[in-house]
Amino acid sequence: MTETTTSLREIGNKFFKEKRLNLAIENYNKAIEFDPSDYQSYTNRSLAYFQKKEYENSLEDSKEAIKINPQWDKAHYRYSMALKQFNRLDESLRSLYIIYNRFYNSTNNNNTTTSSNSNNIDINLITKEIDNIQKLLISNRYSKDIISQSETFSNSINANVKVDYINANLGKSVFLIKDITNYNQPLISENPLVSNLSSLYFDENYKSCFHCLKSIFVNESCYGEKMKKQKELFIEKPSFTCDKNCKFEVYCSENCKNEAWKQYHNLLCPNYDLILKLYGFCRIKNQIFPLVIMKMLAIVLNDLKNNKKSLEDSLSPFTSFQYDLSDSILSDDQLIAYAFIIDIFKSILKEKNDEIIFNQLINKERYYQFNSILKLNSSDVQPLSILEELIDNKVSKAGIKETNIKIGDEVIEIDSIGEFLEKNKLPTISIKGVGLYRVINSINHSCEPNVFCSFSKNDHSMTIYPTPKMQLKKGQEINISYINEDLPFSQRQKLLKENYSFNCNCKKCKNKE
Ligand SMILES: C[S@@+](CC[C@H](N)C(=O)[O-])C[C@H]1O[C@@H](n2cnc3c(N)ncnc32)[C@H](O)[C@@H]1O
Repeated sequence: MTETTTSLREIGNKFFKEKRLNLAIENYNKAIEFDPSDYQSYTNRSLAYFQKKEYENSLEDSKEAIKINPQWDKAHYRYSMALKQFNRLDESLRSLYIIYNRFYNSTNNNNTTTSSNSNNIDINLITKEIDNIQKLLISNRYSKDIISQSETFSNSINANVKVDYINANLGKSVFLIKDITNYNQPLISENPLVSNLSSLYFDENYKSCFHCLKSIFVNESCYGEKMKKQKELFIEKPSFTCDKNCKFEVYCSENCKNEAWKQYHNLLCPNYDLILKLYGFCRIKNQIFPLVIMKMLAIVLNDLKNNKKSLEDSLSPFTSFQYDLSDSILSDDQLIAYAFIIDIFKSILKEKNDEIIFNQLINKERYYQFNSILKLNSSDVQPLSILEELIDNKVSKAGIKETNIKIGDEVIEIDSIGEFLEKNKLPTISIKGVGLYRVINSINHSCEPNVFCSFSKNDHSMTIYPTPKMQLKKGQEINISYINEDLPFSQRQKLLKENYSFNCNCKKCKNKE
C-alpha cells in the first residue's frame, strides 16, 4: 500500500467524519485508483454509500473488500448490513457469523477475553445484530401459522411446540407451548422436507417407495436360512411405477407418486439417463448426500419457477438450518458426484433464459452449503422392515387371549418378539435413508435428553415423544440426544465435535460423567 493511498484514504475519512459524503467518496475513489488492492478504502467507501442509501454500491464495495482480504471483519460487517437492506437475511446472518466465529476462535486460542478483535469490530454489536436478524428470521419462518400450513413440502406438524432463537452460540431450538402430562402424547409429528434412500438399496434385492422410503419388497436372499421358508415375507406389495419418462421410480401409493412428481420428479424424470449415472456412482461409492442434494435443488427450482419467488425465499426452508461453509471438506468422490449434478441441471435448465437461474442456484458454494446442512442437521430414517411390519400387523390383529403369532410355519411368542427380532436382525433387511425435518432437526442436543424420536411404522415421518419420568413444562426447551448418550464423556464429546461441530456443555458433560 502506497503512502499516497493511505493519505488519500485518511482525507476521505476526515470528510466522512464531517458527513461530507461525496467528498469522502471522491477521495476513496482516488485511493483505489492508486492502489486497487486497498480493501480499507473499499470498506470505507461501502459505508459512505450506505449512508447515502446507495445500497447496491455499498454491497459491491464490501464484496470487493472481502475478495481482496477475507480476514477483514469490517468488510464482512458492511457486506452483512448491505445484504440486510435487500432482505437477504440468511446471507447477512452468515457474514455476521464469520466475524463471530473468528472472534471466539481467536479468543479461545489466545485465551483472552477482549471485546474487540484485531479488526476493531465490537463483538457486542455483532452479537446484537445476530440476535436481531435471527429473531426476524424465526418470526418469518416458524410462526405457528406457517408451520401448520400444508406447504409445498407437505409437512404436517402437531404444534405442541414452537421454534425459537436462543443465542448466537446455540442458535435456534424447540420449546414446549404447553405442560405435558401424558407421556404417550406425541409432541411433534413431521414429514421431512426431503428424504432419500441410501443408494445401497438400489438393487434387484430391494424395492422401496422412492418418495416415502417404505419397503415394498425384499428378496429372500437378504434373509437367513430359517426365514427364507416364510413365504409371506416375500409377497410383493402393490407398487406404482412412474409412467412418464423414467419408468424406473416406484412408489407405494398413488399419493406418493403424485407428491414426488409435484415436488421434484417432474424436473428429474425427463433427465433420467443422467440421474441413473449419479445413482450408479453413489451406489458404488456408498454416498447418499449427493442424491438428497439433487432433490433439494429440484425442490427449490420448482418453487422458484412455479411460485415466482426470490431465490432467497425458495432456498429458505433449507437455509434456515445451520451450516458451516468453512467446515465442508469434500472428498474427491463428493466432487465427482457434484459434476454429475451439474450435468443433470444443465440438462434441466437448457433454455437460454435459464442461464441466470443456473448460475445462481447450481454452483459449488451451494453444493458445499447443502452438504453442510445435511451433515449438521439430517436424521437417519429407517422405516419398518417387511418382517417388522408383518409382525406388527399380526400382533394388532391377534385377540387378547392369543399369546403367539405365526409367520409361515414359524410360531413366535408375542412376549418375546423383541428377542426374536434381535435374533433375526440382519443388516440387509432394514432399509435406511436420510431425511431433513424442518422442526425436529431444529432440536438441540443434550446427553440427558427429555424427548426421543420414533420413526413412523410405515414411512419417513418422524414423531417426538417425551422421555418417561422427565418433567416437561410449558416454555421448556426440548432436547434430543444426537448420539448414544450412554457412551463415556470423552467419546461423546469427540463424536459431537466431529459430526456436529460443537462442544457439549450439558450438566452431564460439565460433571464429566
Ligand atoms: C440439528 S441442529 C440444531 C438446531 C440449531 N441450533 C439451529 O440453530 O439450527 C445442530 C446444530 O445445533 C447446534 N447445537 C445443537 N445442540 C447443541 C448444544 N448442546 N450445544 C451447542 N450447540 C448445539 C450445533 O451447531 C449443531 O451443529
